Amino acid sequence: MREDIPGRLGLPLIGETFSFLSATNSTRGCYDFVRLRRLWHGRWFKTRLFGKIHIFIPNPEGARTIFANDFDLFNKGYVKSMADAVGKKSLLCVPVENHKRIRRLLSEPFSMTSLSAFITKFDKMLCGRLQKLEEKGKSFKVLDFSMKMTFDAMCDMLMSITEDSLLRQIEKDCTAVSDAMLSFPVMIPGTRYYKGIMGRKRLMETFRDIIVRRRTGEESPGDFLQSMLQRDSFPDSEKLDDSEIMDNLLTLIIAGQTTTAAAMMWSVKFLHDNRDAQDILRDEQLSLAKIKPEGASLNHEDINNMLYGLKVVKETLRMSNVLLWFPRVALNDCTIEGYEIKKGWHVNIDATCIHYDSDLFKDPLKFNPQRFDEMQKPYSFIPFGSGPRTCLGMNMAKVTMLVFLHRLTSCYT
Ligand code: HEM
Repeated sequence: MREDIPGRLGLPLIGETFSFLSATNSTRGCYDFVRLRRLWHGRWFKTRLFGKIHIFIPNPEGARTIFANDFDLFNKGYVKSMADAVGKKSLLCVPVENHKRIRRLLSEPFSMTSLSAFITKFDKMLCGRLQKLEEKGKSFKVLDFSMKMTFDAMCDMLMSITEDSLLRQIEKDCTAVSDAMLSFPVMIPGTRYYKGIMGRKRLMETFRDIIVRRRTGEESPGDFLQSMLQRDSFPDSEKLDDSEIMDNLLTLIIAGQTTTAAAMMWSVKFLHDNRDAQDILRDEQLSLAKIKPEGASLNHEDINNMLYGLKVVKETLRMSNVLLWFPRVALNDCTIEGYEIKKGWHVNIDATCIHYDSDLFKDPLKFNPQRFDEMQKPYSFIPFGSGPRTCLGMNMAKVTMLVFLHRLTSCYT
């Protein structure tokens, strides 16, 4: 057994919460809190936030221990506001026995082969919007553009919603739900929690109406929702009930929109700052464009041929760390890398620390897609997590980014 994990716990309830909140609400961002403590205490450190002891896990070995024992020794902590906002049947909140079944049933439409139709649809939508922007000739914020694009594309893929006013209402309500997920759960008008719960209510009504229309045969498009409803006559173990479908529709939108949009934005920033990588990417994408008939949309095969593009995507995900760390709670006393962890402690897999470790990634501050020519050490590249909770939408996120990079580099300089 190693010696105690260094760090400061401070007062029993408050601990270092104020320093954490101060970093979070400043331009430094919440990771600055972690960075400073690493400087003071070393790679492994403990702290107390909101009354709970937190350990930040800095290496692939520690990450492996947690991912490999997810649900057995560790689980996501139960957060009441999250379960109220996104729904108790959401993948993010259900207990292990339901998680397995729900995840299995949700997964198929997100497999690489099922995403073929999405690739072509997303490409058409993207080209149309880029063209409109070009015609206007005005500059625009990449993040605003990517947020709207990913949101609209996901609602189309999930439920075939394309009407702009409905999309904007759903987006507003999803943002309210997302804001409420980590808020203080009191139903007082004007609070983030209250707004989130009201937003959720409207969303559930909208989803319910769509499901009713599908069941009466008024509409039956080939989308994610339809693939879930086609299982209506299956045994219980092979289908999702309506509340499971609706909670997870909401979960998928919330888990997929900001993450993918942020990664798209970061890819633009990194390519802007690294002209060499941009040139190599452009050459690859232009040679792909050259062999396609004019005006043809991208397909699955094109995506498979974007070898350098995929490395750009990976390097963007390594450096941007869209999700900085992945939180879990220890369900029992245990050890990680020889350190003693007590039941109830929060252990955070620090993906940012791992992705910037110079022993794992040479020259980690340099944007170098070519580093992915070499195999990575297990659990050293974990932008989508690992184990039973690996990101469900990782293929969708990757193809979305590749289509975006293709149009950006082959149509614009
Ligand atoms: C670049 C974009 C994305 C990144 C970086 C990302 C990252 C992640 C990570 C790290 C996790 C695991 C968190 C943990 O272990 O605690 C996760 C889970 C999840 N992601 Fe993503 N994600 C992205 C896009 C998407 C998309 C597009 C969707 C869906 C359309 C999605 C749906 C989910 C869901 C449902 C989970 C929970 C899985 C479970 O608990 O079983 N994500 N994501």
